[in-house]
Amino acid sequence: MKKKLIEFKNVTKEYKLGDVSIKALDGVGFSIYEGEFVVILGASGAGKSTILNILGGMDIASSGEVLINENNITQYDEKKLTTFRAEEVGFVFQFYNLIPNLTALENVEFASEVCKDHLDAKEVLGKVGLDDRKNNFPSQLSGGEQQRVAIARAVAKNPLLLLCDEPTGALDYKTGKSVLKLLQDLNKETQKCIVLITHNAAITPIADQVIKVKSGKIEEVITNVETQSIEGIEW
Ligand SMILES: Nc1ncnc2c1ncn2[C@@H]1O[C@H](COP(=O)(O)OP(=O)(O)OP(=O)(O)O)[C@@H](O)[C@H]1O
Repeated sequence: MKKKLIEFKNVTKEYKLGDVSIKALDGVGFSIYEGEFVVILGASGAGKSTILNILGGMDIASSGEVLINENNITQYDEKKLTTFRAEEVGFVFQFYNLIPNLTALENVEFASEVCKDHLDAKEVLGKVGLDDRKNNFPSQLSGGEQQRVAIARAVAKNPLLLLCDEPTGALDYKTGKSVLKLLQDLNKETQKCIVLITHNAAITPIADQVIKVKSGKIEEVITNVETQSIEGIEW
């Protein structure tokens, strides 16, 4: 039996804009297990980023419970939440958010060395295929390479989970596919839980679980008994 790592219980998120309130999430519930590769799928505005931001402690649910290893993070104060974000979560965004005046290696070191169980930055850069580019600045790297640095930066923290918000959104087809392959390989090799947001329904066979979101609600959760390698999928 796989251990439950994450549980959303009846989570709502409401944004108040003057007199108007927007329900970004409306009674969302799902569970994620250790080692899983999870895809969150949905149209624009469905609530995908809101789920990921709450999961990563970047935003707080309006009601409901968010359990990570049985700890309810909705009860955390700002200090505990900051530690949770820093130590337990690796984020990968569509735009890589690297620090321009630091080299690839320095970007990875800067983010990870404050974490207590961090991995060796050089080794992780090697793992993402950038051994020979570690002394380059972000502007000297292609989009795909910059995203590899961002992935290395997240992985080197040795976090509990890796959260990826449209990580291939700014990349061409081939480069995007190689970034997905890297994430899939890292998941298989390290058994680190990955939660990835996408618009692209074609890639769902790579996931252990697919959480479909529609208008702030869970539309469907699909469990794939067998997953496919991204290399065999075309779109
Ligand atoms: N800070 C905010 N203030 C007000 N409304 C917000 C805020 N953040 C998100 N929303 C609203 O909440 C809903 C869900 O947004 P969210 O960003 O989670 O969607 P998404 O599925 O990630 O969309 P996309 O694929 O376009 O990024 C949308 O209607 C959005 O306009």
